[in-house]
Amino acid sequence: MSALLSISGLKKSFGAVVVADDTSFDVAQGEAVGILGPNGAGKTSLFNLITGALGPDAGQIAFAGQDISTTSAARRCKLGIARSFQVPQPFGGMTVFENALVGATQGAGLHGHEAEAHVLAVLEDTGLLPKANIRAGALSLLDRKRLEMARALAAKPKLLLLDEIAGGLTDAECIALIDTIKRVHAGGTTIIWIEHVVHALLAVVERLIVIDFGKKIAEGPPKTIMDSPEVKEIYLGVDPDV
Ligand SMILES: Nc1ncnc2c1ncn2[C@@H]1O[C@H](COP(=O)(O)OP(=O)(O)OP(=O)(O)O)[C@@H](O)[C@H]1O
Repeated sequence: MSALLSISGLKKSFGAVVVADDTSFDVAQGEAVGILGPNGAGKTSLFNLITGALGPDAGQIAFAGQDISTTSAARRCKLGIARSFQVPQPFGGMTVFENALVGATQGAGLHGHEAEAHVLAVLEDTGLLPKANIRAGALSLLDRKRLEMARALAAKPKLLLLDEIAGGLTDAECIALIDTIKRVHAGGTTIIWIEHVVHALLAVVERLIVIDFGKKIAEGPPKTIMDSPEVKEIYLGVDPDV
């Protein structure tokens, strides 16, 4: 499979805080990759760099073979990169339908009936159709998380970035969400998923990347990575010598 996203030598610091330390990795078309790392490791900053909310100090980001390192965030969205936010950020005064319509019109460039039909299909896929006319500000946490995903999917992304979408959910809600993400992935969308709820991540992803202090410290098949003493020590706080 060819790389949809290719990151090479990416560097970013905020003063003394290094959030990307010469980071390089590829994500293949159709792949689902999980990102693990302790709090403050630089995971969300990586998404901000990929989406263009942050500019890198050095390094390149290529998407579908095109260098997008200096491309605006709006343009990257139109090229097919969409994200969910760790803390849901719906347009609270707008309905669920209207929120997703923003993704369809601004991201996918759809209009009129075509945009509306696409939004309805996305709301059905994400389990939000019965709540289409509810004000987004009145949704439960699960539904706000679903709406984050729906708005991103409405933009018809080639690459979907999910930022801790399973956090704070009950077990049953988490299972429902995993199901939705699996369906999105099975539909061909490439996914990069940052998640602390490891069992949810492992139910979906084919590869894991572990980040610590902005540095990629491990990358590989989920089982190999989760069994690695270095990862256990850094991520799970387990001393390999004990
Ligand atoms: N715009 C910014 N200005 C200054 N420091 C920032 C900025 N954005 C992030 N940081 C700092 O960079 C570090 C990495 O933050 P980031 O949110 O990327 O980590 P994370 O791995 O996503 O953490 P978590 O798992 O807690 O969400 C943190 O110390 C954070 O305070």
